[in-house]
Amino acid sequence: MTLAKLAATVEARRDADPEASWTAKLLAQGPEKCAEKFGEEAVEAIIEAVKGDTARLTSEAADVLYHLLVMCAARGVTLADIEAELTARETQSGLEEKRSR
Ligand SMILES: N=c1c2ncn([C@@H]3O[C@H](COP(=O)(O)OP(=O)(O)OP(=O)(O)O)[C@@H](O)[C@H]3O)c2ncn1[C@@H]1O[C@H](COP(=O)(O)O)[C@@H](O)[C@H]1O
Repeated sequence: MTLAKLAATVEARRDADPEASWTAKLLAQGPEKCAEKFGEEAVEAIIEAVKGDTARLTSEAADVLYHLLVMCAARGVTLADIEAELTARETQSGLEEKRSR
């Protein structure tokens, strides 16, 4: 499953039945709820990263990516928007960017 395919699924679920789709259920509860859920999943991934369980970290990282897409979708931010932002940063190293602030 690519991120592009997952983002398309999230978008397609926007008008789905909240009883039949977790994505639809989350989106129906609004951007704040989506953000809260993303935060929970991020913390779970942090815990696994600190513990060093790579299988559980992989699983939690997948949850984080999915919930990031849902949170962004709730505010109308698409994967294409995020990719455009990453592309704009492509020629500048992170250290260079920090020095220029
Ligand atoms: N990638 C995911 C995905 N990752 C996590 N989740 C759901 O996110 C929910 C997280 O809820 P909880 O925090 O209660 O679960 P949890 O973190 O396991 O909770 P604890 O056991 O830790 O307390 C669970 O219901 C997971 O199934 C996901 N739900 C959907 N997707 C993708 O989205 C597609 C569409 O899903 P629906 O919208 O449900 O049709 C699916 O086909 C998948 O590709």
